[in-house]
Amino acid sequence: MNPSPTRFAALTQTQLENWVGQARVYALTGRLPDYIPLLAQAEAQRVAVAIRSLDGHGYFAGERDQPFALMSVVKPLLLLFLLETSGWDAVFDRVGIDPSEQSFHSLAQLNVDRGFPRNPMLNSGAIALAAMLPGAKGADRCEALRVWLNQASGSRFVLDQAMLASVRSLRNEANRAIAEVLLRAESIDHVETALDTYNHICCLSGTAADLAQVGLLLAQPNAPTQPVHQRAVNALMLTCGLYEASGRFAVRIGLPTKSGVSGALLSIVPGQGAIACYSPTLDATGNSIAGLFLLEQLTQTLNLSVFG
Ligand SMILES: NC(=O)CC[C@H](N)C(=O)O
Repeated sequence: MNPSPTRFAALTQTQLENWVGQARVYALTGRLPDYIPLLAQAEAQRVAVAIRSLDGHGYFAGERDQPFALMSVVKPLLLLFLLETSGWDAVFDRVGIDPSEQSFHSLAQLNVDRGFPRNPMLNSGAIALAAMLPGAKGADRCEALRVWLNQASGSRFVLDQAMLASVRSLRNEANRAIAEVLLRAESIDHVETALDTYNHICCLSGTAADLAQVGLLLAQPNAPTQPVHQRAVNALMLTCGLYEASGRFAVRIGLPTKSGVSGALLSIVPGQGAIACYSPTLDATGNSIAGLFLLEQLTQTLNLSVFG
């Protein structure tokens, strides 16, 4: 059976390359994060975009072989894995489903919520969920997630050891304070292991093609993942994936989207495919400037919004 063409079929290579060219200019208006030394050294004008469509096509432009760490883009993937392996109740006993107006590493939000993370797209939620991964140590737990992601999707994520060393080289007081509140609320049972696991999974790394590929787990009706889990992850990406800017981009882009502080961005186009962008400079919220620009061009031109 030949799957019917998707909305991406209208895309031309010239169009995609033109947008990447414009995106490189926008990238200069953003800032590199300064709290992870290797991310601070990234080349500001690197831009990559990869699209995988459900009819089996791939569309690529920019530095397609450039690997990058997923950072917070791992959060929806962690959530999907745990929903599939531990089940709905175990996951949502540990983390909420409501959006937050606070930044991704907000301790104030966690304190207001008495140690119950508001959603899985915040650091607090992901640190609490990372503690559910099977295995004794951060490295084993990360490996369990990595192997599952690669087997389920055919992507080829690896652990970026240099990035992990860089993450560890500066103490992240915000994440540590979050983990201590989680410990007191009995959401995690060990601060060091939970942080170490979280740091490991943030350093899973791949190309834009790998990221788009894994996105198909959330886009296709007969993926190896359960539709009810896909729906939950997509809804949380739409409402919480771009942190406090999520509402605005739900209107402007209209796709479940998750960003990471490395400049990674993943958007799901349910029933059509997945889009991955990479460009390391960020806006004030911590979202990739050029990545969001590319997504806006794609969604508006190809009419990709889930809201029609
Ligand atoms: N927004 C992000 O990508 C956050 C991930 C990063 N490792 C941190 O904890 O700060």
